[in-house]
Amino acid sequence: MKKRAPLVVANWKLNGGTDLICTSVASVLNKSFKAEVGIAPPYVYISDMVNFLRNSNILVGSQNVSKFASGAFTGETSAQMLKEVGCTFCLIGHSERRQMFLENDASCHTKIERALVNGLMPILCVGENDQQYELGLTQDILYRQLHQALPNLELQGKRLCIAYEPVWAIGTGKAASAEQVQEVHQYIYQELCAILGEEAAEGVQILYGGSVKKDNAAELLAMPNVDGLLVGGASLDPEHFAQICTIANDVAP
Ligand SMILES: O=C[C@H](O)COP(=O)(O)O
Repeated sequence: MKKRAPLVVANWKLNGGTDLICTSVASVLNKSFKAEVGIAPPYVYISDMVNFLRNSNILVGSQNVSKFASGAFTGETSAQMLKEVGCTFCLIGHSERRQMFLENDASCHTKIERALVNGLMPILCVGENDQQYELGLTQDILYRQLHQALPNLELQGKRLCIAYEPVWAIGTGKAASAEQVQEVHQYIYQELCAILGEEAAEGVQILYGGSVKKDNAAELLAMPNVDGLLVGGASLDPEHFAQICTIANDVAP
């Protein structure tokens, strides 16, 4: 049994459409989960999703947020806009954005500040790539990502999550083992204490992402420092996602 309800977040990435909104919602909507469930569809579907979910506890979020507040930034979407259309959280610094869209730790820091100021819960994604993993650099990479993205934040009364997503586990079917994840999450917690102080660090939920399926969700969630899951591919199958949410629900206090 966990001390607090786990958070399970679906990241649809560049997938899904109007049909998936209806079906994904149908599979989780009528269940009263004690676990928290969130869905991050592509931007264009956020309003529809919020509308579908208006009588439920399911959270809707975005997969990214602009580091700018407003102005001549074609293609960008601000934290204030996301809040206005009903988002409650946003992913920041997902490895796909770091790799393909050149996001860095400094931009993550700015985005986290924007999210917090506008009442969104940031979910900062961190994790090492295959080569870094092979070289035993996991802690060095996480140290840099956390220490550059998280200092000097105003967290009083706000929520912050970290998602540990080893790049080598994303979309590969090769999830990190529960023991590996626990060890890394313990390290992340230690660094959060150093950066934010112990009291604030206690309030930060640490999620795991990377080839999460219904078959490994229970063992991951059984780890003391695993506070939730960030689910990519498996969240596109509504029944599969609902089963993961049910597993999370079973360990909720
Ligand atoms: O945000 C989700 C992660 O990138 C995990 O994706 P995956 O579950 O398809 O491995």
